[in-house]
Amino acid sequence: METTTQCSVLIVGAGISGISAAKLLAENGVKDVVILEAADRIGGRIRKEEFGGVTVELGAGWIAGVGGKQSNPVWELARQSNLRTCFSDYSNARYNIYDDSGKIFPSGIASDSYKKAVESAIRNLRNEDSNREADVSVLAETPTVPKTPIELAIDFILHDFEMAEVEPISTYVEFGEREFLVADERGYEYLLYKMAENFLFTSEGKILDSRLKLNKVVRKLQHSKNGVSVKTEDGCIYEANYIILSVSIGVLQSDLISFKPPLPKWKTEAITNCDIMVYTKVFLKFPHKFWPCGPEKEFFIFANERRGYYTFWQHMENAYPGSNILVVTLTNGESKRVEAQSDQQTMKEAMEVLRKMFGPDIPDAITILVPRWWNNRFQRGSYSNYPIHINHQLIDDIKAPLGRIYFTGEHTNKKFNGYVHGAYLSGIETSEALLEEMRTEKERNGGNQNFLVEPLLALTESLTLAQPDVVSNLHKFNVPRQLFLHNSSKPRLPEAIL
Ligand SMILES: Cc1cc2nc3c(=O)[nH]c(=O)nc-3n(C[C@H](O)[C@H](O)[C@H](O)COP(=O)(O)OP(=O)(O)OC[C@H]3O[C@@H](n4cnc5c(N)ncnc54)[C@H](O)[C@@H]3O)c2cc1C
Repeated sequence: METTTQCSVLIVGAGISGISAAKLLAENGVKDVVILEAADRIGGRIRKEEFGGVTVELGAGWIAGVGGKQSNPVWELARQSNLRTCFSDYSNARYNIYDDSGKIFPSGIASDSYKKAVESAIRNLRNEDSNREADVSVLAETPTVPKTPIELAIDFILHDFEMAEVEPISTYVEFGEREFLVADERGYEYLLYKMAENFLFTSEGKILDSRLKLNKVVRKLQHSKNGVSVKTEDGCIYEANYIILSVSIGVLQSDLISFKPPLPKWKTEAITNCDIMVYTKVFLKFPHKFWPCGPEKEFFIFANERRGYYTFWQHMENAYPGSNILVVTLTNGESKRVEAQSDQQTMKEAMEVLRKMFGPDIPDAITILVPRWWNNRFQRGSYSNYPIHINHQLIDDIKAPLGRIYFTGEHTNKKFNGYVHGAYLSGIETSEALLEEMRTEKERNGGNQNFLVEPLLALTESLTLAQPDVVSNLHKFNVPRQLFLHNSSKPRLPEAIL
């Protein structure tokens, strides 16, 4: 049977952006917020699991950007919660590159290949720059194409793994170059529970507040100038004045949520043009360790003629001594391939690679854990991956509100997309923009915050919207969009509005 719930603001998704958005609204007097989360837990792409006797992070693992002139807000949250973290030193990974016969490449060869790859990537960027500026005279040298196993491995590390930057990345420029791995049995997600505690009723670490609704998969979203209404997979209807959509760019690209009226072309084009990175950490537990530990040995690389084939490895002895766990990172095509096959097959492939590096006598893994971010219909990938030379209009369009629909999440953060802090800050920014709009609406209505002035249209299959002022007819440079985009990126707390 259908039930209808009304509230002031609906938030779809209880990842870090949804939770930070809800917290800011609550702090500003908007208490009747309902959060609809498709999964049976909060956290989204921040997700821990027990594996081999310790807590591992299937999604975000690092707090990236620490130690700079400005403090990373997620690092601050971690400090306040005494989250256990451990410094990751990638700088020597390039000296732990194994070939097919288990030999480590001499440091000279490794650093030469590394230098060559960086120079080639820089040339590539320059060429792209001059192509854009139509300055053909600058197209001097063509970038070299990686061919040998070591070149392919280094190319993979440079481009698919976040350990080396060819171009300055805002995260590292603003917050610092250090990265800390979260190694806490409460998980990275503990930060979200701490945040939720501020505005939702919790007891013994569990959120018991009826404003958080788990297992609610939003499938239909109807919007008009008067309000929004959504229908979940289990047939419930939620109506609100505004909605914040924090689902990933992968979900927006999929057909999980249908919009009535449909999203306008400028919005769907922007959503379609955003690339998604699939990034998979495969965990393997062993009866004992057989890999080198000690300083500068945490990360090691396998050089193979197949790019990205079980290339980047990390042992977990620094995070959890005695855990005997290895993690191998796969991306994009390799991630999708591995997601589609059995875990036994993946273990077999990983063991073959490990035996090439460490010899035939190493023990078999006891167990394996393969997260499937690509096939998860509530994610459809790991994070947005905008090109370095991003067309800023693209991200502005993805983020721009559409009437009463506000978009948030890591993919809407111009500076810090892809990161936990990007998602966290985007939730704050989105709620600031919405609070501003709610204040303006209240002024327009002579001090009344009209709540659902007209009953919203029921979400039934037969329904068609024939209103002349449906939201998709709005020009994209509408008022809320301007408000949103001109907002300062610095979090600030507007005065209470309700
Ligand atoms: C494997 C991996 C490794 C990563 N590593 C790092 C790292 O080391 N450091 C770092 O800073 N970042 C990392 N990231 C990125 C980081 O995890 C994300 O940027 C961030 O967590 C995104 O938060 P979000 O709130 O934008 O989205 P999400 O966390 O995806 O939240 C969106 C929520 O919406 C829900 N949802 C989706 N569809 C619906 C629907 N129809 N109805 C209701 N609910 C719905 C989802 O279940 C989800 O809970 C990693 C991500 C992955 C996957």
